[in-house]
Amino acid sequence: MSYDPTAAATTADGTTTDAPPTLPTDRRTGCPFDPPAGLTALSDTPMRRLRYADGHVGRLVTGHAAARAVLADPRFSSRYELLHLPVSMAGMSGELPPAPVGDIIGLDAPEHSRYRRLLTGRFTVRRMRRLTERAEQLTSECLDAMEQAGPTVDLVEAFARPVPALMICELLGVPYAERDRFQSQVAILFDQTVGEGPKGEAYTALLQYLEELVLAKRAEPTDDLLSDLTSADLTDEELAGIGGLLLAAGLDTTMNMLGLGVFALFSNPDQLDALRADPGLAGQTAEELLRYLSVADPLLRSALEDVEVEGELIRAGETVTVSVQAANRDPRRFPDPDRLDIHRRATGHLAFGHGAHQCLGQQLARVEMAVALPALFARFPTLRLAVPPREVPLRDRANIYGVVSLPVTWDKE
Ligand code: HEM
Repeated sequence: MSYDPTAAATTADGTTTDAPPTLPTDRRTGCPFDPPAGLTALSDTPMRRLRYADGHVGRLVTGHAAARAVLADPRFSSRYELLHLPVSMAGMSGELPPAPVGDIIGLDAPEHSRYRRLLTGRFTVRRMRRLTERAEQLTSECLDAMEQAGPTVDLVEAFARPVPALMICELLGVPYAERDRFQSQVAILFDQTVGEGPKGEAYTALLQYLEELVLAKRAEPTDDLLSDLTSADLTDEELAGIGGLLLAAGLDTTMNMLGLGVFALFSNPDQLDALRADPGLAGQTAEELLRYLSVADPLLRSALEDVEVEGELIRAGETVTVSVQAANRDPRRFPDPDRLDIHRRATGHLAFGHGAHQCLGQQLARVEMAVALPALFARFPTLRLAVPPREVPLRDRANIYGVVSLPVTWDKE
C-alpha cells in the first residue's frame, strides 16, 4: 500500500492524528558511526508516534528507560506476524510470515521459554570463557594469513569475517571448510534489498544443509553444541532451525562489530592509542564499541494489550520500534553519549537487547571482540586505512549495520 507521508493518519483505536514521521534511516550526511541525523532529531522525547511503511501508526522509542521497559514487558510480543515494518524492505511492507521453526526471536512465551531454557544452559559465561583460548589461536591464524596477503588487504575479508565464522563453526560443530554452503545464504537473509522469493530459497538451502548435519551428529555425536543438543527433546526440524539461527546470528553480527569497530577506532586515534598502550582495556573497548555502534537495530514489538510506558498509553495492536542506537545515545543514561570513550563504563547498553530475548551469543561476541581487537593492533602497530574515510562503503541496506569492506594497509618490517 502506498501512502502520503504528509496526510493525517489513523491510529489503532481509529482516531485521526496529524501525520507522524516515518523512521529516518539516511546516514549519507554526518558521521557514519552516529544514528541518522533525522533519528537524532526525533530523540528529544523518549517516545513518539511513528508512521510505518504500510501506513500503520505505532510508536518509536528512543529513550533508554522506555526502551528497557518495552523490551522487559511480556505484554509486548515479538511474533513476526503481528509486526508492521517501519521501513519497506525489498518492497515488503505488509504482513510478515510467522517465525520458521527454530527461529526463537519471533516467538513469545511459552514456546519461546521452552527453547530458551534448552539453549541458555549451553551458553553459560563459563563455557564461553573457555572458548577464549580457542579464539586466541584462531585469531592468530587469521593474522598470519593476513600478514602473508598484505601489506594492503580488505580487513572484512581477511579478519572480520573469518574470526567469528571460525568461532561459531567450532562452537556448533559445523565444518568451516563447508562455509561456501552457508555463508552466501546467510548474507542473502540479512540483505534488505533482497525480496522474499530469493530469501525463502536461501533459507531452504541453509536448512537442508543443517538437516543433513543434524542427522550426521545424531548418528555420530562429536564434542560440540549441535551434538550436545541432539540429547534435548527436539525434532530434527527444530534442531536444524535452531542451528540455522545460531549460525546466521553468529556469522553476521560480530563480523560487523569488528569491521565497523576498527573503522571507529581509526577515526578516534586517541582512543586507539589508549587501547594500544593498554591492551587490558580490550573488554571495556568492546563494551563501549557495542554501545557506540549498536549495529543490530531497531528491535520491533507489538502491544498485545493497552500498556502504559513512562506515563504514555500504547494501544493494543500498535507496533513499537525500539531504536537501540538512539537509546544507547540517550544523554540521561550515558553522559556525552556521542563521544567514543573506551574508559567509560558502558555496561547497561542495549546493543544485545534486553529482557526475554536478550542475545544468547553475547558472551561469545564479547570474547571474540576482546581477543581479536588487541591482537590485531599488536600484530600490526602501523595499521591504518588505505583509502580516505569517506570512501569506506557502508552497509546501510542490511539488517545489521557495518562496513561492506575496509581497505587497510601497514608498513612491512
Ligand atoms: C556483537 C554481536 C552481536 C550483537 C550486537 C547481537 C545482538 C542481538 C540482539 C539485539 C538480540 C535481541 C533481538 C530482539 O530482542 O528482538 C539478539 C538475540 C539473539 N542473538 Fe545476538 N548478537 C550478537 C552476537 C550473537 C552471536 C555470536 C550469536 C550466536 C552464537 C547470537 C545469537 C542470538 C540469538 C540466538 C538470539 C535470540 C535470543 C532469543 O530470542 O531468545 N548473537 N542478538
